[in-house]
Amino acid sequence: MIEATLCFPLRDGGDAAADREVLLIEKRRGLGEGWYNGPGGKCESGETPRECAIRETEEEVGLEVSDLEKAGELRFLLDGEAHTFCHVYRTRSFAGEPSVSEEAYPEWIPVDDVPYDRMWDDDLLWLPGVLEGKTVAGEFRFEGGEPLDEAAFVDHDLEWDVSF
Ligand SMILES: Nc1nc2c([nH]c(=O)n2[C@H]2C[C@H](O)[C@@H](COP(=O)(O)OP(=O)(O)OP(=O)(O)O)O2)c(=O)[nH]1
Repeated sequence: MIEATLCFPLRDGGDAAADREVLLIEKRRGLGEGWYNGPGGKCESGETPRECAIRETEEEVGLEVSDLEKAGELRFLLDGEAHTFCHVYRTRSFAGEPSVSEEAYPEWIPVDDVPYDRMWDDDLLWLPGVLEGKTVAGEFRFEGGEPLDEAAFVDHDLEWDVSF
């Protein structure tokens, strides 16, 4: 099973709470290519998920994130078998300016305008809550064989307010 991470940096975009923004990437290659997501990727051996999220965010968008808050654990099953376990973080602490890399076009996007129609099908179920500050554990079942991003999302279970 693949162990992976996602990181969602947040900032105030204006005066109102409604103006909050999240740093998303448009993924330029690999799994989920062409879709929006948070920075993140697969954990390397010997690396904690938190270290992975920090490294991937630096590699993909050049942002040095810190004080990561664990927001979710997502289990993706493909054809009944465990495929990916993804640790989700959010943070308001970062240094630097996002920059384009070979893997990602970064973009600050108002939390109310997240383009769920250009993301993984399951994201609409858990990402709004994560961006509101909730914690979540989810299982998402896909069918149709590899690669995961071409399989069909069939059903899910979600639990909110989980302690990590
Ligand atoms: N938002 C969201 N992210 C997902 C879902 N499923 C899933 O694997 N991911 C994430 C976990 C990882 O952060 C990312 C896939 O890992 P990756 O970016 O390293 O994959 P890749 O094939 O590009 O690998 P690499 O070439 O960079 O090594 O996609 C999903 O349903 N929603």
